[in-house]
Amino acid sequence: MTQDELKKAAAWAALEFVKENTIVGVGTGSTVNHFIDALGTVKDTLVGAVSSSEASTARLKELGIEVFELNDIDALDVYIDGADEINAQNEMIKGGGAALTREKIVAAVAKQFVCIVDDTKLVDTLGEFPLPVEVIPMARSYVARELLKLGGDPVYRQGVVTDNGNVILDVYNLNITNAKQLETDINQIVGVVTNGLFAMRGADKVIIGTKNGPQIK
Ligand SMILES: O=C[C@H](O)[C@H](O)[C@H](O)COP(=O)(O)O
Repeated sequence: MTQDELKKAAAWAALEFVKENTIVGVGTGSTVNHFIDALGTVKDTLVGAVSSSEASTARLKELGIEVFELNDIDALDVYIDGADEINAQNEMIKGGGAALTREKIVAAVAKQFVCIVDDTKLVDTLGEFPLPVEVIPMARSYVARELLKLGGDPVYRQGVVTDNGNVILDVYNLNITNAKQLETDINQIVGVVTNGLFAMRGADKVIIGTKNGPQIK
Protein backbone atom coordinates (compact mmCIF):
# COMPACT_ATOMS: atom_id res chain seq x y z
CA MET A 1 0.00 0.00 0.00
CA THR A 2 1.16 3.55 -0.63
CA GLN A 3 1.52 6.08 2.16
CA ASP A 4 -1.56 7.87 0.85
CA GLU A 5 -3.60 4.65 0.96
CA LEU A 6 -2.53 4.16 4.59
CA LYS A 7 -3.58 7.74 5.38
CA LYS A 8 -6.93 7.14 3.72
CA ALA A 9 -7.56 3.92 5.66
CA ALA A 10 -6.84 5.66 8.98
CA ALA A 11 -9.02 8.63 8.01
CA TRP A 12 -12.06 6.59 7.04
CA ALA A 13 -11.77 4.51 10.23
CA ALA A 14 -12.21 7.76 12.20
CA LEU A 15 -15.86 7.88 11.18
CA GLU A 16 -16.58 5.53 14.07
CA PHE A 17 -15.77 8.39 16.46
CA VAL A 18 -18.26 10.76 14.83
CA LYS A 19 -21.62 10.77 16.58
CA GLU A 20 -24.92 11.65 14.90
CA ASN A 21 -26.36 15.12 15.46
CA THR A 22 -23.05 16.62 16.59
CA ILE A 23 -20.55 19.21 15.42
CA VAL A 24 -17.20 17.63 14.53
CA GLY A 25 -13.82 19.32 14.95
CA VAL A 26 -11.81 18.97 11.75
CA GLY A 27 -8.03 19.39 11.41
CA THR A 28 -5.87 20.10 8.38
CA GLY A 29 -3.66 18.22 5.93
CA SER A 30 -3.61 15.42 3.42
CA THR A 31 -4.81 12.78 5.93
CA VAL A 32 -7.64 15.02 7.08
CA ASN A 33 -8.61 15.64 3.46
CA HIS A 34 -9.49 11.94 3.27
CA PHE A 35 -11.43 12.30 6.52
CA ILE A 36 -13.40 15.22 5.06
CA ASP A 37 -14.28 13.05 2.06
CA ALA A 38 -15.51 10.38 4.50
CA LEU A 39 -17.52 12.97 6.44
CA GLY A 40 -19.22 13.94 3.20
CA THR A 41 -20.81 10.48 3.05
CA VAL A 42 -22.51 10.99 6.43
CA LYS A 43 -23.17 14.72 6.21
CA ASP A 44 -26.94 14.30 6.55
CA THR A 45 -26.44 12.83 10.04
CA LEU A 46 -24.30 15.78 11.22
CA VAL A 47 -25.06 19.24 12.53
CA GLY A 48 -21.82 20.42 10.96
CA ALA A 49 -18.13 21.03 11.62
CA VAL A 50 -15.65 23.42 13.18
CA SER A 51 -12.52 23.81 11.10
CA SER A 52 -8.87 24.50 11.91
CA SER A 53 -7.92 26.17 8.62
CA GLU A 54 -9.21 28.08 5.63
CA ALA A 55 -8.24 25.11 3.45
CA SER A 56 -10.33 22.61 5.43
CA THR A 57 -13.21 25.08 5.64
CA ALA A 58 -13.27 25.39 1.85
CA ARG A 59 -13.20 21.61 1.41
CA LEU A 60 -15.97 21.05 3.97
CA LYS A 61 -18.17 23.67 2.34
CA GLU A 62 -17.59 22.17 -1.12
CA LEU A 63 -19.11 18.96 0.20
CA GLY A 64 -22.10 20.81 1.64
CA ILE A 65 -21.05 20.49 5.29
CA GLU A 66 -21.94 23.53 7.37
CA VAL A 67 -18.93 25.14 9.08
CA PHE A 68 -19.50 26.88 12.42
CA GLU A 69 -17.36 29.54 14.08
CA LEU A 70 -15.67 28.17 17.18
CA ASN A 71 -16.92 31.17 19.14
CA ASP A 72 -20.49 30.18 18.39
CA ILE A 73 -20.35 26.74 19.98
CA ASP A 74 -20.13 25.77 23.66
CA ALA A 75 -18.53 22.35 23.41
CA LEU A 76 -17.06 19.88 20.96
CA ASP A 77 -17.18 16.09 21.41
CA VAL A 78 -14.38 15.13 19.09
CA TYR A 79 -11.53 16.65 17.08
CA ILE A 80 -9.99 14.60 14.27
CA ASP A 81 -6.57 15.61 12.95
CA GLY A 82 -3.33 14.24 11.54
CA ALA A 83 0.24 14.66 12.78
CA ASP A 84 3.75 14.92 11.41
CA GLU A 85 5.19 12.72 14.19
CA ILE A 86 3.66 10.90 17.14
CA ASN A 87 5.39 9.03 19.97
CA ALA A 88 4.25 6.22 22.27
CA GLN A 89 2.88 8.76 24.79
CA ASN A 90 0.61 10.21 22.07
CA GLU A 91 2.64 13.44 22.04
CA MET A 92 2.88 14.95 18.58
CA ILE A 93 4.64 17.38 16.29
CA LYS A 94 2.15 19.17 14.07
CA GLY A 95 2.17 22.18 11.78
CA GLY A 96 3.81 20.85 8.64
CA GLY A 97 0.94 22.56 6.83
CA ALA A 98 1.26 25.74 8.97
CA ALA A 99 -2.14 25.25 10.62
CA LEU A 100 -0.80 24.56 14.14
CA THR A 101 -2.31 27.48 16.03
CA ARG A 102 -5.93 27.00 15.00
CA GLU A 103 -5.43 23.24 15.38
CA LYS A 104 -4.25 23.69 18.95
CA ILE A 105 -7.19 25.96 19.73
CA VAL A 106 -9.82 23.55 18.38
CA ALA A 107 -8.06 20.61 20.07
CA ALA A 108 -8.19 22.49 23.39
CA VAL A 109 -11.95 22.81 23.15
CA ALA A 110 -12.62 19.19 22.17
CA LYS A 111 -13.39 16.51 24.74
CA GLN A 112 -11.57 13.90 22.65
CA PHE A 113 -8.65 14.26 20.20
CA VAL A 114 -8.44 11.44 17.68
CA CYS A 115 -5.19 11.48 15.71
CA ILE A 116 -5.14 9.82 12.29
CA VAL A 117 -1.75 8.84 10.88
CA ASP A 118 -0.05 6.38 8.58
CA ASP A 119 2.51 4.21 10.31
CA THR A 120 5.50 6.23 8.98
CA LYS A 121 4.56 8.95 11.51
CA LEU A 122 5.31 6.77 14.55
CA VAL A 123 8.60 7.68 16.25
CA ASP A 124 10.48 6.77 19.42
CA THR A 125 11.71 10.35 19.96
CA LEU A 126 10.10 13.49 18.56
CA GLY A 127 12.25 15.93 16.62
CA GLU A 128 13.41 14.36 13.41
CA PHE A 129 10.60 16.34 11.77
CA PRO A 130 11.51 20.03 12.17
CA LEU A 131 9.33 21.65 14.82
CA PRO A 132 7.13 24.42 13.38
CA VAL A 133 6.81 27.59 15.44
CA GLU A 134 4.30 30.29 14.46
CA VAL A 135 5.75 33.75 15.09
CA ILE A 136 4.56 37.35 14.87
CA PRO A 137 6.43 38.65 11.77
CA MET A 138 8.33 41.50 13.50
CA ALA A 139 9.65 39.07 16.14
CA ARG A 140 11.09 36.56 13.66
CA SER A 141 14.81 37.29 14.12
CA TYR A 142 14.55 37.66 17.90
CA VAL A 143 12.62 34.38 18.25
CA ALA A 144 15.14 32.64 15.98
CA ARG A 145 18.00 33.75 18.27
CA GLU A 146 16.11 32.47 21.33
CA LEU A 147 15.40 29.13 19.65
CA LEU A 148 19.14 28.75 18.96
CA LYS A 149 19.72 29.10 22.71
CA LEU A 150 17.30 26.19 23.26
CA GLY A 151 19.52 24.02 21.05
CA GLY A 152 17.60 24.07 17.78
CA ASP A 153 18.40 25.35 14.31
CA PRO A 154 15.51 27.56 13.18
CA VAL A 155 14.86 28.07 9.47
CA TYR A 156 12.39 30.64 8.15
CA ARG A 157 9.71 28.94 6.01
CA GLN A 158 9.99 31.23 3.00
CA GLY A 159 6.81 32.36 1.29
CA VAL A 160 4.42 30.97 3.91
CA VAL A 161 1.92 33.17 5.73
CA THR A 162 -0.40 31.44 8.18
CA ASP A 163 -4.18 31.89 8.26
CA ASN A 164 -3.49 34.27 11.16
CA GLY A 165 -1.10 36.47 9.13
CA ASN A 166 2.07 35.21 10.83
CA VAL A 167 5.24 33.40 9.74
CA ILE A 168 6.70 29.98 10.51
CA LEU A 169 10.15 29.03 11.80
CA ASP A 170 10.96 25.32 11.38
CA VAL A 171 13.35 24.20 14.11
CA TYR A 172 15.78 21.47 13.07
CA ASN A 173 18.03 19.22 15.16
CA LEU A 174 15.94 19.07 18.30
CA ASN A 175 16.14 15.82 20.22
CA ILE A 176 12.94 16.14 22.21
CA THR A 177 13.14 14.04 25.36
CA ASN A 178 10.77 16.21 27.44
CA ALA A 179 8.11 17.43 25.04
CA LYS A 180 5.89 19.08 27.68
CA GLN A 181 8.79 21.13 29.03
CA LEU A 182 9.95 22.22 25.58
CA GLU A 183 6.39 23.10 24.55
CA THR A 184 6.16 25.34 27.61
CA ASP A 185 9.64 26.85 27.17
CA ILE A 186 9.09 27.81 23.52
CA ASN A 187 5.72 29.35 24.34
CA GLN A 188 7.48 31.63 26.87
CA ILE A 189 9.49 33.37 24.10
CA VAL A 190 7.93 36.74 23.40
CA GLY A 191 6.65 36.84 19.83
CA VAL A 192 5.83 33.14 19.64
CA VAL A 193 2.17 32.52 18.92
CA THR A 194 2.25 28.72 19.20
CA ASN A 195 4.64 25.86 18.68
CA GLY A 196 3.81 22.58 16.99
CA LEU A 197 4.38 20.37 20.02
CA PHE A 198 1.08 18.87 21.12
CA ALA A 199 2.25 17.34 24.39
CA MET A 200 0.38 19.23 27.12
CA ARG A 201 -2.72 18.25 25.19
CA GLY A 202 -1.82 15.08 23.32
CA ALA A 203 -4.08 12.69 21.46
CA ASP A 204 -6.61 10.58 23.34
CA LYS A 205 -6.86 7.98 20.60
CA VAL A 206 -4.63 7.23 17.63
CA ILE A 207 -5.76 5.50 14.46
CA ILE A 208 -2.76 4.13 12.60
CA GLY A 209 -2.99 3.13 8.96
CA THR A 210 -0.93 -0.06 8.53
CA LYS A 211 -0.62 -2.61 5.74
CA ASN A 212 -2.74 -4.92 7.94
CA GLY A 213 -5.52 -2.35 8.21
CA PRO A 214 -6.24 0.52 10.60
CA GLN A 215 -5.22 -0.05 14.22
CA ILE A 216 -6.71 1.96 17.08
CA LYS A 217 -4.77 2.60 20.26
O1 LIG B 1 -0.42 22.05 9.78
C1 LIG B 1 -0.73 20.94 9.44
C2 LIG B 1 -1.14 19.85 10.34
O2 LIG B 1 -0.57 19.87 11.60
C3 LIG B 1 -1.19 18.45 9.76
O3 LIG B 1 -2.09 17.75 10.57
C4 LIG B 1 0.11 17.72 9.73
O4 LIG B 1 1.09 18.48 9.06
C5 LIG B 1 -0.03 16.33 9.04
O5 LIG B 1 -0.33 16.53 7.71
P1 LIG B 1 -0.51 15.33 6.69
O6 LIG B 1 -1.76 14.59 7.08
O7 LIG B 1 -0.63 16.01 5.35
O8 LIG B 1 0.71 14.47 6.77
